[in-house]
Amino acid sequence: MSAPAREEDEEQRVLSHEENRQARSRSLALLRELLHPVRGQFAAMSVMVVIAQLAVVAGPAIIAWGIDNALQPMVQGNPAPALGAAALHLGCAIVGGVLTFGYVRQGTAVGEQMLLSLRRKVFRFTQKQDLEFHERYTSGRMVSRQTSDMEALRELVDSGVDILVGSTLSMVFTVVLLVSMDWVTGVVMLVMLIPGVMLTSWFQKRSREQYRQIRTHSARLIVHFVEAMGGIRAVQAFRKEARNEKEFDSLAQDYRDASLASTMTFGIYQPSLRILANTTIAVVLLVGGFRVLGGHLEVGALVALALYSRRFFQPIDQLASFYNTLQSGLSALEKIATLLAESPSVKESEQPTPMPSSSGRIDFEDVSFRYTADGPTVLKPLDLHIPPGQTVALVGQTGAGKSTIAKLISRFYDASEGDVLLDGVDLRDISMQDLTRNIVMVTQEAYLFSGTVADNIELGRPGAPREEIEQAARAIGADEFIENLPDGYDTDVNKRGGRVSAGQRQLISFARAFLADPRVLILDEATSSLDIPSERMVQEGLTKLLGERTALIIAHRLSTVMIADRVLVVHGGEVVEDGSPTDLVAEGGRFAALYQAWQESM
Ligand SMILES: Nc1ncnc2c1ncn2[C@@H]1O[C@H](COP(=O)(O)OP(=O)(O)OP(=O)(O)O)[C@@H](O)[C@H]1O
Repeated sequence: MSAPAREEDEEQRVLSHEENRQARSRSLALLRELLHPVRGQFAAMSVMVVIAQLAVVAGPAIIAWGIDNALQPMVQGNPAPALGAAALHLGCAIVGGVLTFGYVRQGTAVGEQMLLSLRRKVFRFTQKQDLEFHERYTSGRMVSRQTSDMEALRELVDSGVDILVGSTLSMVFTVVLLVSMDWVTGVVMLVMLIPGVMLTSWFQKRSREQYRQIRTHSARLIVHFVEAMGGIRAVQAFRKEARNEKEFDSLAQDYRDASLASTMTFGIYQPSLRILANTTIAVVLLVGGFRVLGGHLEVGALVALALYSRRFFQPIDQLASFYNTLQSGLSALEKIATLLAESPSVKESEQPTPMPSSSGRIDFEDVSFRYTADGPTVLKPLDLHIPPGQTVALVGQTGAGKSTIAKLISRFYDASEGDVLLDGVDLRDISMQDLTRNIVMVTQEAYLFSGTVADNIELGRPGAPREEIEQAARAIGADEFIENLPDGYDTDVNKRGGRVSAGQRQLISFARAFLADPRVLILDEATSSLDIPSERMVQEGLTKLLGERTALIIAHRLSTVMIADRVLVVHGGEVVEDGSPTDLVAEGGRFAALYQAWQESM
C-alpha cells in the first residue's frame, strides 16, 4: 500500500540541516501568529506562574526559619515568631494554590483558544487548496492533521505551561535556595544529579524512538482505516474484506506492541528515578547530620534541605514523562506548519478583470499541459476555439486527455504553456468567484452532501429561494421523482428512504447546475451504468440543462455525442478530429470507427 508508506516517509524521513531549520522557523512563526491574539492573557499567566512557584518553594525555607528561630522563644513563652512563621507558611500555601489554579485554568483557556484558531485555519486552508494538492495529499494524512496532530497539540498546550514552565521554575528556585542555605549539601545533591541526568537521557533517547514508532503505527492505522472505509464499495465488490481485516489486525497489533514497549521503558525509568531520589535524601540527611554535629548547620535548615532534595526530583519525573507529549506536540506543530506553508499552484489573481457575466466563448491558445514539472506532456500544444452556445463532445480512449481539457477550462489547473481564455480574458485574470459564476463543472460522481434534496440543489446558488430551487428541478425533469420521496424536497439524502439512485443523483446535480445558471457547462458524463429508463430520464434532463449554454461534454455514450454540435476526438493528448458528428462519421476516421462500435453494441 502506497499511502501508509508516504505517511511513514513523512514521519521517519531524516531531514537535512536546512530542512530542519526551515521547519523550525515555520513552526515558530505559526506559534507566534497563534499567540498574538492571546498575548495579554499569556503575559498575565506567566506572572502568575512565577509568583506561584516562588510561594510554593518558600515553604521549606519558612519551616527552617521557624524551627531555628521560633522554637526557642516559644519555649520561653513567646509564641509570636512561631505563629508568624505558621501564618506565613499558610499564606504562601494559599497564594501558591490560588495562583496555580489561576495559571492552569488560564493556560488551558489560552491553549484551547489557540487550537480553535488553528483548527479553523487548517480547515479553511485545506478547503481552499487546488486539485493538485488534494490529489497529492492523501485524505488519511489530512485526517491525521485535523485529529491526532491537533490532539497532540492539545495535550501540549493543556499541560504545557503547568509542567514545562512550572516544573522548570520550581527546580531552578529549589537549587538556588538549596545552595544558598548550605553549599556543601547543595554540591552533594548536584553530584547525585549526575546519575539522574544519565538515567533521564537514556529514557529520553529510548522513548523518543518508541514514541516515533507509536505515531508511525497510529498514522498507518488511520490511513488504512480511511482508505478501507473510503473505498468500501470497491472493497466489497472485490471481496477484499478478509485481506483488509488481516492488514488492519496486523497494524493494530504493531500499534499495541509499540505502546507496550513505551510503557515498559517508563516502567523502568520511573522506579529507578524514585530510588535515586530516596538515596539522595538519605545522603543529604547523612551529610547534613554530620554538618549539624560539627556546628556548621542548624537543624531547621537540615529539615528544609531534606524537603528540598525530595522536591527537587519530583519535577524531573514530571518533565521526563512530559517529554513525549512535548515531542509529539512539537512534531505535530511542525507538520501542521508545513502543511500551511504549501502554496497553491492555481492562485487567485490580485487584480482580477471583473466578469460578472460572459458570452461563454472559450479559446485555447497554444495550450500544453503537464501535471508535474518533470512529468510527461499530457496535452500537446492545442489551439481550440469554442463559440458561445456551442455543445462540444469530447471523445477518445481512456487516458487520452479529455478530463484534462475539462479541468483546464474549470481552472482546476493552469496551463503549463499558453493561455485558456473566457471571452478573450485569461482565466488567470478572472477572480475565482466570477469564474465559478460563469463556468460550472458537473463531475461524474454527482456528489451529494449531507442535508436535504433542496439543500443540495441550493448549492448551485446559495441563498436561492425555494421557488427557484423547485423551478430548477422542474426544468430538468427531476421534480417527479423528488416529490415521490418520503419528504419531497425536504428528504434527507443520507437517511433511510432518502437514498437516491445513481440516475437521480445525476438529476439533482443537473438541477444544481441549472440553478447556478452558468454560461459554460462542463459535464464529465458517466452514465454508462444507467439502465435504459434512467438513461432516458437523464438524457432529457441533460438536453434541458444544456439550453443555450456553451457546453463541453466528455461523452461516453453515442446518444450524447449525437446531440452535440461538434465532436473533438482526443488521442494521445492531441485533438485529431474536429467536426460535426455527421461529418466525422462520413470522413471515416477514428470517430467513424467509434460510431460503428457504439452502433454494434446497441
Ligand atoms: N492528477 C494527475 N497527475 C498526473 N497525471 C495525470 C493526472 N490525471 C491524469 N493524468 C494523466 O494524464 C493523461 C490524461 O488523463 P485524462 O484524465 O485527461 O484522460 P481522459 O481522456 O479523461 O481519460 P478517461 O476517459 O479515462 O477519464 C493520462 O495519461 C493520465 O495518466
